[in-house]
Amino acid sequence: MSKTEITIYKIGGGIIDDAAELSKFLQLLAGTSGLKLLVHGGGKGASTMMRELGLVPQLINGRRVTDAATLDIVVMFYAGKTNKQVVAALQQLGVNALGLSGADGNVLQGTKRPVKDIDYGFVGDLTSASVNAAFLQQLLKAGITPVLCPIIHDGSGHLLNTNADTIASAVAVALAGEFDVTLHYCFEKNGVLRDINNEQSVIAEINSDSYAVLKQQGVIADGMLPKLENAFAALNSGVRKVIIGHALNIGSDLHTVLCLK
Ligand SMILES: Nc1ncnc2c1ncn2[C@@H]1O[C@H](COP(=O)(O)OP(=O)(O)O)[C@@H](O)[C@H]1O
Ligand SMILES: CC(=O)N[C@@H](CCC(=O)OP(=O)(O)O)C(=O)O
Repeated sequence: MSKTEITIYKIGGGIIDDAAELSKFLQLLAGTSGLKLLVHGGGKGASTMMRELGLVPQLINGRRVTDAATLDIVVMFYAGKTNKQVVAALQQLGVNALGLSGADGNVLQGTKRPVKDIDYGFVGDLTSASVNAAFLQQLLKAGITPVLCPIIHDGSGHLLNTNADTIASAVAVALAGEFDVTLHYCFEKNGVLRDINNEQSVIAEINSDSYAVLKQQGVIADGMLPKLENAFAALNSGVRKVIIGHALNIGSDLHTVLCLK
């Protein structure tokens, strides 16, 4: 028997931060058929809020150094304001969404990143084994669309900040046993671009060999590096398809598709 299809969408700060774009994306999402799950970030907005509160955001390799004051802010911003606004907008659109941090329903339990060269503070690492797939399946089967924010817990009463791309990849892998999973990274560009200043230069397909070449050429940089690492990790662990494209192009063919070979 073939597996039921599910699409896991991930939206980042570039879209979350723009009320008009976010509203258009959520309308498109509400119009898609089949099972879906949404993971959101919001890193850009969290940095803005930190600056407003007199704190200096620090990101290393795309990961936020999260001290105690920063953790308070990101919990309020991701698990509070952002998550609840997205859920309210989906409810208005007729989607029965349920907003969750990793602590809710023990959906995502990870471990604090060990201090090596860099001390990231209250940042959590997780794998697909950290995901409570059985609970997510129950929600999905009950017709609920889970909306996950990038805050997880460690099982000992502590909250941890985790990159939203990593959460999307881990959730996609965890659900791949039960479902036929497509992982769709949505952001503010048309896909992985050959020329970052040219939205028409979308690379239609990237495999692990061409990825290595593009990386070496410097075509892929910054936040796109961890995104592609997470994407290939998902493909290597049973996720059927990974798409990277503009949040307002879901359902169209303008995007980058990743494949193993
Ligand atoms: N070749 C590329 N094509 C598209 N974006 C790229 C590329 N190389 C680097 N980037 C950068 O990666 C960013 C996306 O990563 P990130 O900021 O982490 O997104 P998000 O917040 O949506 O997860 C883009 O905004 C862009 O600046
Ligand atoms: C540890 C860590 O880096 N967490 C991220 C979580 C938000 C995120 O990933 O947001 P985008 O998807 O919008 O980038 C952060 O605080 O920036």
